Amino acid sequence: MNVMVSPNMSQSFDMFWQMREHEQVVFCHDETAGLKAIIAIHSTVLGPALGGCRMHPYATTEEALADALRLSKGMTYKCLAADVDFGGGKAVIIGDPRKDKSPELFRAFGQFVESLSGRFYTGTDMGTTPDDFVHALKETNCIVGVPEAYGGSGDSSVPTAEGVVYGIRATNEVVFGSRHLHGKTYAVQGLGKVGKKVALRLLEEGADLYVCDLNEAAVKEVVSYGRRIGASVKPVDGTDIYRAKADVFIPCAFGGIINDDTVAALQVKAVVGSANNQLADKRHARMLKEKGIVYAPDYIVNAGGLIQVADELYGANKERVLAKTKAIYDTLLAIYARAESEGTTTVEAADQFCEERLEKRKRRNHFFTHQKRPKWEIRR
Ligand SMILES: NC(=O)C1=CN([C@@H]2O[C@H](COP(=O)(O)OP(=O)(O)OC[C@H]3O[C@@H](n4cnc5c(N)ncnc54)[C@H](O)[C@@H]3O)[C@@H](O)[C@H]2O)C=CC1
Ligand SMILES: O=C(O)CCC(=O)C(=O)O
Repeated sequence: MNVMVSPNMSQSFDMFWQMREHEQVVFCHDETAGLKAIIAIHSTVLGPALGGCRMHPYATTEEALADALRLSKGMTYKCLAADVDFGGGKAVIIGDPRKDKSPELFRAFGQFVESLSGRFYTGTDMGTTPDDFVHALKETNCIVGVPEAYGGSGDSSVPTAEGVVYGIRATNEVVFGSRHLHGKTYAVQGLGKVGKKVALRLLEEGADLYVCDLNEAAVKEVVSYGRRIGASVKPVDGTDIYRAKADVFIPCAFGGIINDDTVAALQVKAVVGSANNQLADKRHARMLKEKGIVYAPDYIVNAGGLIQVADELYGANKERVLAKTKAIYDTLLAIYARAESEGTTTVEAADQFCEERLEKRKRRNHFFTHQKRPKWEIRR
């Protein structure tokens, strides 16, 4: 996940080259609050940028920047695929979510979000929770997914997990000839906000699991739930999850986990999960295809949270969110069919589908500024 060196400036760091595909990158620093964050806005062609905020102890600023750039670009594609009128943005806070959180930190972050005057809306991602953003909400209205008691639409990982389950159903239909979840073994990496919900749901449907997480309490909870309902849940350590003898691998932790080593190790027939940016490189989609493993493009499958928080800005409606999340099933089937008929990878098929949509939209709009009132009701 290194920031690349500009070909024209081989020794120096050229920020404009790093962000050549992006509209705007904001570095946020508040020494008193201990905040170091980066907000990346990839595109506002569709509308104001929308994307969660990740908190992670990045080893270097370059690593944090690379993550913000990649995640925000992914959000543009996710918005296109889910057909919501928002653009791609994402924020990263450099820090350890177990040690470095404070109300002041999130308030300072909220001030920076406010300074963008409606060009960027944000909420949770890996390492952050809806409660964290209650503090940020004191500084800006451009926050989504806070608990309903605070006027938000609540935990967006609920529809994200729901969408992943629809993605698994569509994939099972293509790979195993039936959309059912039961009678199969799934290997779930990451039992956080999304992964745990997916794991528990699969158990309820009659599946068996391999699971792994650095958080032992989360592993214990899923194991004991499995025991209670008579399902098999086998905890495995770190990289053993890639070798698990399962039918489907479900990555729900960090990105870059589909790489040269793991493609060689995987024994599953399909990969379907919530983690953003699962492929270390696009060529890994081709490697999976050549190995006969069906890959569900991450941004198609994990759009449930985005659908909820986009909906919140129109005035949240749970039924509408559920209906739009359910559509992930059909969208994914359409992507599989397109890849099959065009002989491409599923990632190429998904990207082409989104890029065609973007070209059409660009004819009407180039980028969003707050001067132009959007056609929906933003909470102000
Ligand atoms: N929360 C949401 O609604 C959405 C989340 N995503 C993506 O899904 C993934 C998971 O997100 P959340 O569940 O919200 O994050 P989370 O922070 O709640 O959970 C992540 C889990 O992964 C575990 N983990 C970290 N490193 C690990 C490792 N090396 N091996 C095994 N487990 C490890 C953590 O201990 C934690 O339990 C992230 O990539 C996120 O960007 C994508 C769309 C929406
Ligand atoms: O799930 C959310 O709260 C926002 C959407 C997002 O950041 C994502 O899909 O990665």
